[in-house]
Amino acid sequence: MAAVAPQPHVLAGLDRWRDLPLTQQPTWPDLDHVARVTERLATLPPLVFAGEADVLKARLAAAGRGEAFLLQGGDCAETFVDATADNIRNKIKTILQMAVVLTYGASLPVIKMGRMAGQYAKPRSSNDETRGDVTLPAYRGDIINGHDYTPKARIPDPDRLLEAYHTSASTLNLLRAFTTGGFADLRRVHEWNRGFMANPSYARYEETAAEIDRAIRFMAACGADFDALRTVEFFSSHEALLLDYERPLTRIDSRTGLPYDCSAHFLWIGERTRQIDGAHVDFLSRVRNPIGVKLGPTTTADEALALMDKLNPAGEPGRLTFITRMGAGTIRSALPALVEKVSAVGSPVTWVCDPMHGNTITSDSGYKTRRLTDVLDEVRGFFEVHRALGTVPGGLHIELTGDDVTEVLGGSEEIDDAGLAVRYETLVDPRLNHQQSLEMAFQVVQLMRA
Ligand SMILES: O=C[C@H](O)[C@H](O)COP(=O)(O)O
Ligand SMILES: C=C(OP(=O)(O)O)C(=O)O
Repeated sequence: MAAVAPQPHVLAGLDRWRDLPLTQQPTWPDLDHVARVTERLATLPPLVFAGEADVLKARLAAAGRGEAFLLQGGDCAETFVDATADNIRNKIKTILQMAVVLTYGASLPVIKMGRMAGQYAKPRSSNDETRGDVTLPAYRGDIINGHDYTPKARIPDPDRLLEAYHTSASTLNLLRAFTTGGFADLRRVHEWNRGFMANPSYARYEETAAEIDRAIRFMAACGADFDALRTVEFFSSHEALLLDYERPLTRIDSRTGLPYDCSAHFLWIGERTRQIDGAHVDFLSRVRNPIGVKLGPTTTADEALALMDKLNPAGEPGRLTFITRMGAGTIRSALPALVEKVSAVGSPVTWVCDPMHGNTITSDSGYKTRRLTDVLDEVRGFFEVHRALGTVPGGLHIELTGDDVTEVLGGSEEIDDAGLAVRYETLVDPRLNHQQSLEMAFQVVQLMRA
């Protein structure tokens, strides 16, 4: 079949963002260097296929109708050095375990999506970081600069875009191998638990796994064919923050002549870059992937409606996900009006809860952290609001790792302020560790069942 050529105005539109207010970008020291790198990126193969993004769109449409549930999780900020087999495996095992708990507990298909294979750019509250009497540019993610507190490391380096591309490609390669090569086979449900520290959630997971095992053996004895269990769908996602990276990875789909941002299946616009007349909203309005927008506690209904209009004018199901991140203390008062006004328009939106970003605090000892109780309370509030309004709580967006880090307070291991120091490894925001992630999944099942 011959490739469908793009309309000239479609191509021209992809660069319209360059004329619009563009926030949260690095100050590149050498623009020629950036141009050389982006030209090179534009010649490299896409990381995902547009058809996969279409499949995800259909899955997210189902989540918007209450026929599936999105589980989106991964690091706050992926780093190049941590893109190792062990880290990737632990993260995917954690997501698979959570998905099993949710699927089994709530009898609903779970869409599995990593904040993985591209989550390298971070918006920051401040352009600079000061330690003592030294001020340097803030760390903006491995795709831009280094975390080491030296003037050299903090200078934005365009070659990092290429490293981000290659690290995303190798991460995605392993993700695809794990999820299609037999590792994610539901019949290995027990094995995903191996290697993790024994704890109450771990034991509870073993019980669920044993029940699933029994059910599978029963069905197998009845002659059921389990080939479908061998593979799972797994999607990649990241914040589409650095447009110098997203633009060259945007490609024309030969089947339709339409542009897709092929750096990931799903891209989202952050709370700090969702200005209706800004570059990020314009750019993502022009690609055909399913996309998300983070909505913080100050979002007005008018802003949400304008975003719907601009990002999903045709009302395509699954195209637009609103990821609310209000904070546990605010969600019950701020979310209802938003949901009511958005729902009144009738255009489909998938509602997802990010219970992390509205609940960040600084501990007495100075760590940036969150309390698991606040995180869980925001999820509870999210379900309460949607249940009260008759709308659909469509999924969860969380920062997690498969490792036994100590970054979030609480949980059955009762991590306290002093305990944060034991293994605090995140470079930006605190993540749930393996057992806190499982604990959350068990709690969410109760909410989904209710
Ligand atoms: O992950 C989210 C943001 O990048 C982060 O919360 C901003 O953090 P900062 O306030 O430390 O800059
Ligand atoms: C920065 C993030 O979130 P938000 O835009 O909601 O602050 C994030 O999810 O990494």
